Amino acid sequence: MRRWENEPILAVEHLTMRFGGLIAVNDLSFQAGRGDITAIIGPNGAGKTTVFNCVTGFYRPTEGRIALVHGDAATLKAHLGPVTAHDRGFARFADGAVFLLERLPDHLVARHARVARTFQNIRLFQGMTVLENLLVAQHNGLMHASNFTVGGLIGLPGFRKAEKAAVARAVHWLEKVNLVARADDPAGDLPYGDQRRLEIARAMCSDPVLLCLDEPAAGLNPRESAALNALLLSIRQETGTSILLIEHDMSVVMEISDHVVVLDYGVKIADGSPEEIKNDPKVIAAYLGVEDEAEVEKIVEEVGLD
Ligand SMILES: Nc1ncnc2c1ncn2[C@@H]1O[C@H](COP(=O)(O)OP(=O)(O)OP(=O)(O)O)[C@@H](O)[C@H]1O
Repeated sequence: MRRWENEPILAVEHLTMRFGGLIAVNDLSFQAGRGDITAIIGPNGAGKTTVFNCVTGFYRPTEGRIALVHGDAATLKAHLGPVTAHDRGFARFADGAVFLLERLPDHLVARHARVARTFQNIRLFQGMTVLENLLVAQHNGLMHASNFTVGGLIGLPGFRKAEKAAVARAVHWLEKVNLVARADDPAGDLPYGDQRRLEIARAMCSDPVLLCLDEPAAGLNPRESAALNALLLSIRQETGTSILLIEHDMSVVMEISDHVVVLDYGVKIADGSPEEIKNDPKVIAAYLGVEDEAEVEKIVEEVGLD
């Protein structure tokens, strides 16, 4: 089933991002399905990170719309009309909500639209313990529980309850990423692969509806890559969180993605299931930097793709 067509959670429409004279993303449209693992792939400089930065509110796109739906909203399209009438960038309905991410700053994309992300370069608090990193990620909920006062310090019951829940959530995710034994160690002391998994655990502590992962397998060895695949599949299965990832490691992309979007020079050149993408001559040509179709056919034969 092509959930990205039938049950989209994210719709990117005519997204364009210019940096001065450079067009990093050019009129890009694609959808991500609810509960799907969607991979954005493409050669270096294709515009993948720029798309991520637009989806997560770090960049305001030059043009285009990025709509995210929550809850039981039947379809994005049914609700997009009313949303565009509001300048604030989101509208809540009885059966869900729609957020126009291109209008929201990054902290609101994270807090209200519940889009979490990790970065190409790990951004943990290296001096804090592993557990503290997961508690800091839940800071907003705890501040609410303290009524934004010293309520937390003097131990208001509501705060104590929220604090307990935050620790329980942190421990749950530490178990999932197999790092309970390292809970009290500084995050910076962990091996690289463990830091990558801790970043994912931290993102999951904010209970996202969309988890955006920027090259989660970068720098991992094959065993760690396989563990990452298992972790992402179990996140999807247990929480239903939709995942959008940028990845160069094809063993990750082809094994776990439901849907692959391919960019080249800021333009979408393919969009489909991993099987469709793997055998698409345009994709192979883009990766190999080959323009001539006959040559592509020859390479496909040599590599033995079906
Ligand atoms: N903040 C910026 N200012 C100017 N140019 C930028 C900026 N961010 C990205 N670019 C340019 O936009 C183009 C797309 O870059 P982007 O990082 O999105 O590609 P990418 O597909 O993520 O590449 P990689 O796989 O190497 O990470 C590149 O030419 C890059 O130099």
